[in-house]
Formats: sequence, C-alpha cells, structure tokens
Amino acid sequence: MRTAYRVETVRNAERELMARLPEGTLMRRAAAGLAATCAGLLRDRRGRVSGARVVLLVGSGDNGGDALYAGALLAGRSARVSVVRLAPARTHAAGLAALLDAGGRIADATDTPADAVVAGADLVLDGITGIGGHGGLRPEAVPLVRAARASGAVVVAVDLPSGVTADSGEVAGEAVRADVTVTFGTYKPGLLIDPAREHAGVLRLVDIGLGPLLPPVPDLEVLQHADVARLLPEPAGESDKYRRGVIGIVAGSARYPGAAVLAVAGALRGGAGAVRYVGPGGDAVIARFPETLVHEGPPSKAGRVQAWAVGPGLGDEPGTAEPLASDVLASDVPVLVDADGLRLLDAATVRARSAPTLLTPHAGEAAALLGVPREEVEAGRLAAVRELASRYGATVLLKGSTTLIATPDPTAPVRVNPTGTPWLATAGSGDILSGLAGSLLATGLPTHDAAAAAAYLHGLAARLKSRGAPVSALDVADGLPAAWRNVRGEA
Ligand SMILES: NC(=O)C1=CN([C@@H]2O[C@H](COP(=O)(O)OP(=O)(O)OC[C@H]3O[C@@H](n4cnc5c(N)ncnc54)[C@H](OP(=O)(O)O)[C@@H]3O)[C@@H](O)[C@H]2O)[C@@H](O)CC1
Ligand SMILES: [K+]
Repeated sequence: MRTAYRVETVRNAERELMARLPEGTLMRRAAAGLAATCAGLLRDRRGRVSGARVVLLVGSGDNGGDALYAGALLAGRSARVSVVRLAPARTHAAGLAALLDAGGRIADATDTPADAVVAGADLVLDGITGIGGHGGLRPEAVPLVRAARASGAVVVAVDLPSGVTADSGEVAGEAVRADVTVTFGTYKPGLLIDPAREHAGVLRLVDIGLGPLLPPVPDLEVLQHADVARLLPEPAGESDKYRRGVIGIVAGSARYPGAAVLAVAGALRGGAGAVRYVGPGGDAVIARFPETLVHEGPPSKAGRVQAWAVGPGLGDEPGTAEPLASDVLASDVPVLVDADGLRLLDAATVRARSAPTLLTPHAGEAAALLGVPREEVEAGRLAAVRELASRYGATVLLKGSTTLIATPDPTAPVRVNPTGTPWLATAGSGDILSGLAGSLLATGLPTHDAAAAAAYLHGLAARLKSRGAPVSALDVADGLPAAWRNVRGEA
C-alpha cells in the first residue's frame, strides 16, 4: 500500500528525526537520492552524466537547498550545472557554497537571460518550492518554468512540483509540469490527487528515514494488487448462492433500459451468488443475462437481498425513480446510490439509515449534492469527497480522473484508486461500477472495502481491455474476470 501524509505531519516527523541526527543529514540524504535519479535520467537521455547541462531553479527555502546539494553532486560528476536564483538574497547559503565548490555557476547574474539558460538544458531541476509553498507560482517564475517545458529538457520536481498545494492536490494558478517528481520521506496528498497529480509525472520516493516516525494512520492510502487480493471474497466449499450474497439492482427505465443491463453485467462479476433485478428493464436484462432473477413490484417485495444498488438510468420522470429509491433506502441492508438515485437524495434520510450507505457520484453529481459549481469539485476533489461523506454520514466514492473514497469518519484515511485509463470515461461505465460495487457489498465486504475493490477492478479491467484503444462499458464488464485473476496473481 502507498500512503500519503499532510505537511503538518511530515514536518512533525522531520523535526523529531532531525533532533536525533547531525545537522544537515536529512537534506544530504534527500539530495543524494535526488542526484541519483537525475544521473539515471541523464544516462538514459545522453548516455552519460559528464558534460550534461543541468539548470537548477532555486527558490528561497530548503527545497532550493535540496536542488543545490543535488546539483553539487552532479557537478562532481562533471555535469555542467548552473543555478538560476529566484530570490538571490534568500538562497540556501550552504547549498550554494557546495555547488560553487563543485564547479557549478550562477546564471542569474550574467548577460544571458535566465529563460535562455533554461532553454539550453538537458535537465531542469525545480527547487522553487516544496512543502513550504503556498499559492501558485509567482510571476517571476512563470517564464522560466514555461521555458523549461518548451525546451524539451527533462523536468524533475524536487519533493513537489512548485505551485501545487501539497495537502489537497489543488493548483491555484500556474504550477510546474514535471516529467518526474522525486519526493522525500513519504508521498504528499497533492502527488496523488488531480489536478496536481497531473503535474507530478512519474513519482520516485526517496527514503530519508522518516517512516518509523510517521503515525500509523495516514491521510491517504492507495491500495495495490496485494491489498485488493486480500479483500476479494472467496467462496467456501459449502457456499450456496444465498450464502455468497444476493445483490438487488434497481436501475433502468423505459428511456434508459441499457443501464439495467450494464448494472447487472457488473453485478454478475462481483462475487455475489445471485443478482435480483427490480425495474422496468426486466425483458432486456433477461434477454442478455438469463441467470438474473427479475421482479417488477417494489424492491421491498422482491425477496431477500444482502445489498441494493439503486440509481443507474432510473431517469427523472416524477413518480418513478423517487418511490423506488425511497423503498430501497428504507431497507436494513447496505445500499449503494448512484446516478439518478442521487438526484433526490436527502441527507437526513441517509443519516437515519440503520445499515451503511455508499454514494457513487461523479463530479457533476457531487456538485449538485453540495450545491456548488462542478469546477469547484474538480479543483478540490479531496475537500468535496470529505464534505459529502460527513454531510450524508455515508461512504462516498467520487468518480473521476482520480477516484477518491471517503468514509464518514474524518480521521480515517481517504482512499485513492490507482487504476483506470482515460478511455474509461465512456457512457455506461459508471453503471458497471455500481453493479460491481453492489455485488461486493452483498458478499459482506465493509462499504469502503467494497468501494475500493470495485474501483480498482473496474479500472484494471478497463486498462486490460483497452491497451491504448477505446473501450465500451460492456468491454469493461467482460474484462472483470481477467482483472480479478490478475489481482490475485493468477494471470
Ligand atoms: N525539513 C526537513 O527536514 C527536510 C526538508 N526538505 C526539503 O525542504 C522543503 C521544505 O523547505 P521549506 O520549509 O524551507 O519550504 P520550501 O518548500 O522551500 O518553500 C518555502 C519558501 O518559498 C517561499 N514561497 C512560498 N510560496 C511561494 C511561491 N508560491 N512562489 C515562490 N516562493 C514561495 C517562502 O517564502 P515567502 O516568500 O513566502 O516568504 C519560503 O521561503 C521540502 O519540500 C524538501 O524539499 C528535505 O531536504 C528533507 C529534509
Ligand atoms: K519543487
């Protein structure tokens, strides 16, 4: 599992560690890891480090210090290293001295404009701001950062791309776009959540000895194959279909019968022993999946289920979606609410439920629930998912370029789903996810585990099926068994 911690927590751990070590040890460790990564990138690019042109963009804090010490190490290997200081009077003095000693030069006090110096680089090291930065890049940094991007140099961010918000993944104004980010001690939330994540490129974590001093519960966690494999249900020899769990799907409408088929397609691959379908799409469902148990009356009369998934394609006709959703929410089993089911959702009703609720909005639906513009949710995904979970007393899976899962407990880590492909943004793929997550809920997984395992398998199935090409929602459903095996290391 990958974990991320907020700046305040990182600083506390760093302070404790620094008190036990000789001065400067942490920065030297950070710089050594940074220089090793840069050397590897330069070897990949031009075969050797010697003679490579490296430009350091150095701000006024310790982030610049890291860049300067790493620059000194590269200069010691005969790279041609120049530093452009953004705040010459406040540059890390010992780092600058080390660089100059090793043969580096100052480029901001010459006749050549700094952006021209940057334009000639093989590698640009962004040491403008790290965890001490606030707000986007300041105006004097913008032309330099644009020149770095335009030059074709490899851009390596030190700890974080400068200009992104470490704790939230927000980007206020302009920020560095890195090819690689070398981060120290632990990941920070901004490296894992869009829009900042997009600025970070490939992530490398350098161990500076912080691990034992970080608290056991992180702010974010990113599950990986082994974590998801542990969550997936495994039928015991004596399991019959009822013991494996029955999922009830309430989806589709005269206008959107396909949503019923897609939600059932997801549910059939989620491990439940049987899928019950309730709604007007029964004929279409049976035609495609004859193993489904279909029912036309209200969900409460459909027979026993261990979980419900309600919402995909229910439509917005008054008098149809609402009674179905209300009936399901009145049940005493876990309920997943998606799409049209979210439209009329009342926080008090959800909070009063006796069993857990899982909401699976995309940014637009989340914005409607919160009463804010969609752009606000997209810019601040972490705050939005936390706020929704707290307001509704529910687990919330916020879909999108980085899918986030929050529980109502504000001290519990938010999960970030690492799988997926941009091709997954396709009609009906959310319906598959609803069925799949509902099915995992019916097998007895806790809500946040069902949500995390479903998002992971769904994104992986899309990736396996897509391999760079467009995928349809049904392709994703078809890819789920392979994703399941892949997670368990069986394929
Ligand atoms: N602590 C440790 O043990 C270790 C720390 N390490 C390293 O230190 C980094 C943290 O260093 P830090 O605390 O000095 O802050 P840092 O990120 O350099 O920036 C703060 C400076 O920037 C300025 N500034 C702020 N916003 C700005 C903006 N938008 N645009 C431009 N300038 C802006 C602000 O000054 P201001 O102008 O706001 O007064 C302030 O002077 C950390 O990320 C890691 O790289 C590693 O070596 C491992 C060991
Ligand atoms: K940086």
